[in-house]
Amino acid sequence: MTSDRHTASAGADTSSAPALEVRDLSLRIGGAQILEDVSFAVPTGQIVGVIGPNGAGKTTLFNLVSGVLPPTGGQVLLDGSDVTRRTITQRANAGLGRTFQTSSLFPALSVLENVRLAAQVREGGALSLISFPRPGDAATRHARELLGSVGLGDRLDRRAGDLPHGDKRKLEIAMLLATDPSVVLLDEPMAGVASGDVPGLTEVIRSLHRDHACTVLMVEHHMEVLMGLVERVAVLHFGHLLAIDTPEAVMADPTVQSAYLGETA
Ligand SMILES: Nc1ncnc2c1ncn2[C@@H]1O[C@H](COP(=O)(O)OP(=O)(O)OP(=O)(O)O)[C@@H](O)[C@H]1O
Repeated sequence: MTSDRHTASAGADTSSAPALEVRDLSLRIGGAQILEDVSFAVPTGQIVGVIGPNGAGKTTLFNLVSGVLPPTGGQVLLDGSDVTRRTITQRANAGLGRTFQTSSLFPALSVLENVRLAAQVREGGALSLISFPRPGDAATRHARELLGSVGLGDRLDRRAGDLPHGDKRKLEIAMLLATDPSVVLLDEPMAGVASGDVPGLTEVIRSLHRDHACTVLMVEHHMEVLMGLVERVAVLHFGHLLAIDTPEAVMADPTVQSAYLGETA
């Protein structure tokens, strides 16, 4: 844990605070209310899903939580500490990690180099390739361990751009883990992944929570995967939080069924 993380929680009563909380989070762009008064908490150690029809505001929610966009109202709290005015980097240093809908890896570099770079940046090093490879150093050893834990231990020298989608997603998760996050936002991790690779990737996501003590908030359209992974599901609809409950309760909620599940049937 870095000094930044200690700083993030300094002055706040963090004893029982959820790992992540949004309060009345809102974004208005011009005349359009993209997100309005969205409030929910993700307790430490839980996996919470976010669903909603296209355009419901899921990516916008992630952009506000991670600091890509400033909200026009409301707050984002990490471990009870208000980070609403913090930059993306400050939030990352406070333990927030994120994957994107589109791939964010370096396609021309090897699998190992990608994770090694992420670990190097986390340690405050320069984003330099000149030092590759350094098989014995701590960052390389850590990168190898992480790649083993996501099932890519036998593909260290493969060019990242040549990996199938499922392995690219595992690589992105290993890169995320190299930054030592406590809260991770996963934006549609199953997008484009072949059906045969879904169970393996699901297990890697489960391990984020089980083996790496991460609290997870994930947007996912693959309902079967989501319902098998998460403890609670938040439903967004036209920028509003329609419901947040257990997967079973959400599936059974008539309002949710007509607003979302009915549309996909
Ligand atoms: N910069 C912007 N300016 C204007 N409208 C925007 C902007 N960004 C997003 N929107 C609108 O806000 C709404 C929410 O978009 P968002 O991408 O958050 O939805 P989403 O739930 O992630 O959708 P999808 O499932 O298709 O990814 C959409 O109607 C979108 O067109």
